[in-house]
Amino acid sequence: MPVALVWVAASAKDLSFCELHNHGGHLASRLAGTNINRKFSLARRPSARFFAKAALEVSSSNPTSEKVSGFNGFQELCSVRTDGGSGKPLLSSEQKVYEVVLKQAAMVNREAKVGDNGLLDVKPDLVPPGTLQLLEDAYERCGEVCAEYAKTFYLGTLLMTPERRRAIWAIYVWCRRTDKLVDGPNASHITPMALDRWEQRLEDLFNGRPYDMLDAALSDTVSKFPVDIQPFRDMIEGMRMDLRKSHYKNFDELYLYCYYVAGTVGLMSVPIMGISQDSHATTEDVYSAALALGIANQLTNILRDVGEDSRRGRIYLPQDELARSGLSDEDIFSGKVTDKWRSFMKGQIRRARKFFDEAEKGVTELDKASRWPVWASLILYRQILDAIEANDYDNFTKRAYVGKVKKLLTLPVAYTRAVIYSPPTSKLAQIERIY
Ligand SMILES: CC(C)=CCC/C(C)=C/CC/C(C)=C/CC/C(C)=C/[C@@H]1[C@@H](COP(=O)(O)OP(=O)(O)O)[C@]1(C)CC/C=C(\C)CC/C=C(\C)CCC=C(C)C
Repeated sequence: MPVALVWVAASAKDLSFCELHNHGGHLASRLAGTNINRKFSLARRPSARFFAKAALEVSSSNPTSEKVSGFNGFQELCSVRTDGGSGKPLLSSEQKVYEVVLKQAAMVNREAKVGDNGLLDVKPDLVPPGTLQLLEDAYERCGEVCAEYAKTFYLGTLLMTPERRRAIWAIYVWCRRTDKLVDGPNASHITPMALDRWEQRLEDLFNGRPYDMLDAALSDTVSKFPVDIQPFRDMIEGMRMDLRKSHYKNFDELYLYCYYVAGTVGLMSVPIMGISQDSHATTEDVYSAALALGIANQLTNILRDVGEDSRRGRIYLPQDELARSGLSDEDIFSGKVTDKWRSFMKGQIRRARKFFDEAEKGVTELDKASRWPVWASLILYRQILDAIEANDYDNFTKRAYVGKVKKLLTLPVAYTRAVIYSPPTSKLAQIERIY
């Protein structure tokens, strides 16, 4: 597989995929260009000019695949495939998902109004008289569900303002119910038709016609915060994917799955958590970081649960990467920790950590009151990767977990980060821009 290394010196705004090479078409170049800008603005590069090292990996397979590696060693920035015949670009999952991020960011920019206190204006209650108490009860029930099934996360939400807290509870409950359709006690009875009905219910609640009290809480939330329906629809799509697929050919396929089931949670949460008024990051930067946190969490979840999933006949690991490491499904079903497995796992853990690194840049940009819980959940989930290493990569028979003491210690660490890592003041940002 020939690999051409290209060094590019250009200003961030000028750099587009077309300048790297001229295949792939206009849309691909536009996406690659915005993606590159996005990463640099988030990293707050002090200079507008930079040297970018791009590795073009040109595969001769059909559809042809041309990859540009990330500048900071993060995931491939883009993987543009062209269908051999027409030369039309086939977008990678990352590019398709980034389109969703851009739309979400544009929508929240259009709809969000910032109040005098710097927080998003929460729209007033418009519920018919006499039903306000029912709504209160609905939110309270969401809080109870959250407290029962996600204790640490529930504690984190207690640090948020009351409006945000209950909105996150409502979203949590909907996500959990959706997940439980394919991963709960009735999972074997779930058909694509049942998911279609669940999606119709979702449309109804977004149109102010909730089906039950838990839906009513979410219906109220989406009427008050600039939350879009797309990530919710996409999560249901992830459940459909889970019904029809038990294997993932490559990381591109797995990335899409991770977006559907977890990246979507990040996109749903940002409009509630709010972006700090002092933030100089673009809205898409923050959404990209939220997406990265969802992907990182899901990849970690997958690595933790390899044994459990394989016993259900599921392997959520990229088949091509397994093959390159000399591993097959049989090796996973037999559950032996070999050197090949250790080395494969090291690569998977490294990738998950890069997504966490990417996410970290965005937590700082969130509204002050939301940073602590997000830091806490990020640090806790990230520690599961350390626990897999501590188990000598035996994720077949051992479940990696973070003990109570470590969990408790995480809270002050998260708090300190939330306080210390805040967006730079305008002055600092100006200085950064000059140098
Ligand atoms: C404060 C905070 C973390 C808010 C998110 C709250 C929320 C709405 C959570 C919903 C979680 C849920 C039930 C998702 C359904 C699909 C699913 C099961 C995904 C997996 C979660 C872990 O679940 P599981 O129960 O299997 O795990 P354990 O066995 O208990 O370990 C996932 C792995 C994904 C969860 C994804 C997130 C929580 C996304 C986080 C991103 C943000 C909150 C955005 C933060 C913003 C920036 C800018 C970084």
